[in-house]
Amino acid sequence: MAVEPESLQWSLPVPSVQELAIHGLQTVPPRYVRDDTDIIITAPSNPSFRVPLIDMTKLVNPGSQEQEIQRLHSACKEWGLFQIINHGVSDESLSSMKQQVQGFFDLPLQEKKRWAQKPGSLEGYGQAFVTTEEQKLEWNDMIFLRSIHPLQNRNLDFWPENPPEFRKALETYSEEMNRVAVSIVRFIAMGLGLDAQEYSETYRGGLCDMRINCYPPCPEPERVVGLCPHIDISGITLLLECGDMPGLQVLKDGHWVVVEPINGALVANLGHAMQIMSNGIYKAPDHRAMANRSKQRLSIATFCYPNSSADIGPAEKLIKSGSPPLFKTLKCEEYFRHFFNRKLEVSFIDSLKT
Ligand SMILES: O=C(O)CCC(=O)C(=O)O
Ligand SMILES: [Fe+2]
Repeated sequence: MAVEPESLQWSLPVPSVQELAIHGLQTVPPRYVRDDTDIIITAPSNPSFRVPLIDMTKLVNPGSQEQEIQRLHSACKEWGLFQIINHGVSDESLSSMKQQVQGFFDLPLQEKKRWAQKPGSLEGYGQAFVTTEEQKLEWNDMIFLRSIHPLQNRNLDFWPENPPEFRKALETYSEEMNRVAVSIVRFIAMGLGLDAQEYSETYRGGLCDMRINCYPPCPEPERVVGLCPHIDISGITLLLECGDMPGLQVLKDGHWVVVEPINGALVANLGHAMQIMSNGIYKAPDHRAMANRSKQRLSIATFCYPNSSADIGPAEKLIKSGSPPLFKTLKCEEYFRHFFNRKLEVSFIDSLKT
């Protein structure tokens, strides 16, 4: 019998989905078939199911700032997810990152495996959170990298060196993502009536992890999931779509809503750390990714956290103003330990409630 992981920090090795897809399957292997996938999707024609769009230029511009902060505040309260345009990240940096990621997944399997996960580590090329041989699998291959920011804490063993420009593109991109996170947190803090400087500064030297997702074309997309419904544990996640194929869906008022890719935009979603900081005023959304029949989809998710010396807990000002703290306050390190050592079936956020 295979040894099973002791924590969610590492995953059992499973076949590459890209390899399965290359071999021209007509049906998906049983281990990927889901009987329980709720595939009801809401058409975005109803305005209350239109994913909010936030314009960073309007947030910065004094003439439009107040109104755009209100829009951001509502987006965080009602969706926990929005698309952000005019975020200031150069087109060059975005397209270089996309190209390098495409280049990596185009490599032969043996070459990609040079950066494969190792027992005891979630980092690297492979799949996440596979803890038993019976567990159903997702239609997804990925690279997970911890601490792409700050750069001094990274583990280069898992950073692909092929394509040759991959590392350089990732370094630049990670700095840019940290900068965007700092700005968004600043405006989120303003929307919550908190000290904008204080909260955005906690993200400045903040930790960022990254998950690069590859969803190969699937012969029976309605029978699998690309990535199961989940809630991120980040403060804020910034997602870059590498093409125009939709796949991401967010749960809003009981409906799965498709997040249509917008060229040049980033998708921002809140994670548990922000839900906790807002003392439950904001809710981190459930989201998932679905596979499709015709085209491989790649996405790059950057999970941004406050710096490692910051506490993760409800903002004091939000507690003083009358509501009791709904969540415990933990040191960043404890927060991660708690997450990775929990049982997969235990709700992480419930375990942090007071
Ligand atoms: O690929 C996507 O659109 C979703 C990715 C995601 O939610 C994640 O990596 O946490
Ligand atoms: Fe996610």
